[in-house]
Amino acid sequence: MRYYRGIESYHGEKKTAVTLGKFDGLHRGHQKLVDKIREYASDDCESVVCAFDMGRDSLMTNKERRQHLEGKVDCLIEYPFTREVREMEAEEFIRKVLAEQLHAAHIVVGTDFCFGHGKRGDVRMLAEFSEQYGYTLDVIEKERYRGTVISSTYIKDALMQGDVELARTLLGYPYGMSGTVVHGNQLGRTLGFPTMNIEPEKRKIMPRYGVYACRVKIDGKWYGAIGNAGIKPTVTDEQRRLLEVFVYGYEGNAYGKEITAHFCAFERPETKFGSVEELKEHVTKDKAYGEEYFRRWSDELSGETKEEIFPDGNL
Ligand SMILES: Cc1cc2nc3c(=O)[nH]c(=O)nc-3n(C[C@H](O)[C@H](O)[C@H](O)COP(=O)(O)O)c2cc1C
Ligand SMILES: Nc1ncnc2c1ncn2[C@@H]1O[C@H](COP(=O)(O)OP(=O)(O)OP(=O)(O)O)[C@@H](O)[C@H]1O
Repeated sequence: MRYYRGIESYHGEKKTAVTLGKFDGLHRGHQKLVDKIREYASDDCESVVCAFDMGRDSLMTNKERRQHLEGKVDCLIEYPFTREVREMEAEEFIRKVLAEQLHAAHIVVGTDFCFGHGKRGDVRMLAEFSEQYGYTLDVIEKERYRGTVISSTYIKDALMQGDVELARTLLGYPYGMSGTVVHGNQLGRTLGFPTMNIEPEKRKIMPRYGVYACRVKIDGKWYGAIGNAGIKPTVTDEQRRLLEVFVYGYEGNAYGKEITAHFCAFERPETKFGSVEELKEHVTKDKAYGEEYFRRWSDELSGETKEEIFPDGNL
């Protein structure tokens, strides 16, 4: 996959099948659009995802979006949503960006896609200009879950409630974060629960602050873990957001390693305890909750699903 930052840097010769939007999370609705442009891809037509970067807090870092699309589409263009883009007239966007810059032969969007100054551009306008500029238009019906339209906003709301299971269903993959293991205050070890700490990117959304059963990938291997997402108010006044995980069955030193954590289930909200002793008591219960969670999960799964979720047969 080729990657471009800014539409001006895209210099393709071929025709394209393009889909446009914010694509935050690349949820199950977005995936329908991506599947459609892939159907159009051929030797003389490349599939292009054009993702507006709104500069806001998001479900997905730009790096994660690249990783998700790698091997699936020919090009990803990250399009910073500057004042110039916001104020461009919709007709000009169709001519300059879609026709002249991208040589769009196929345009794929959802029913509510809108663009251009004052959001005047919509699917009706795209349809009106299709003959003039020689592209086909696919308007994809909104994917729903139990009657509700799937959207990035819906997923953010689920995460704010700690409902990582719903987020997983809407996304079609588990919500998680990656990062390099950094040092905390080195207190965990003395408290009897050494943790790996990762700091999310500034704009990356953390789920509701609290304790979660997690799966963690270290050196290519998956482990079960119990983790706290938040600011650990019991021991510090800093507002530094961290995900701290206690990983079952991991003995090595992970400092400096790049790890990935997936949130599996919410146990309880993060709490400011009156003492470190009280915190310790709760973490002991949390550890037991996590162990039980993975034991149950592992027992319930079988065959291929188990292989997929626990590739190394490891909790
Ligand atoms: C399972 C688990 C649950 C936690 N729950 C809380 C909590 O509710 N409140 C809190 O202030 N810190 C919580 N923490 C964070 C601990 O305060 C932190 O891990 C400990 O102080 C060690 O921090 P350090 O790595 O900076 O030394 C939790 C940590 C874990 C692993
Ligand atoms: N549930 C869905 N099913 C099919 N297409 C969708 C769905 N949600 C969004 N789309 C389409 O995907 C493209 C990108 O959508 P975009 O990310 O801008 O919206 P969104 O997911 O609804 O997010 P937000 O909640 O921030 O508005 C647009 O063309 C949009 O119409």
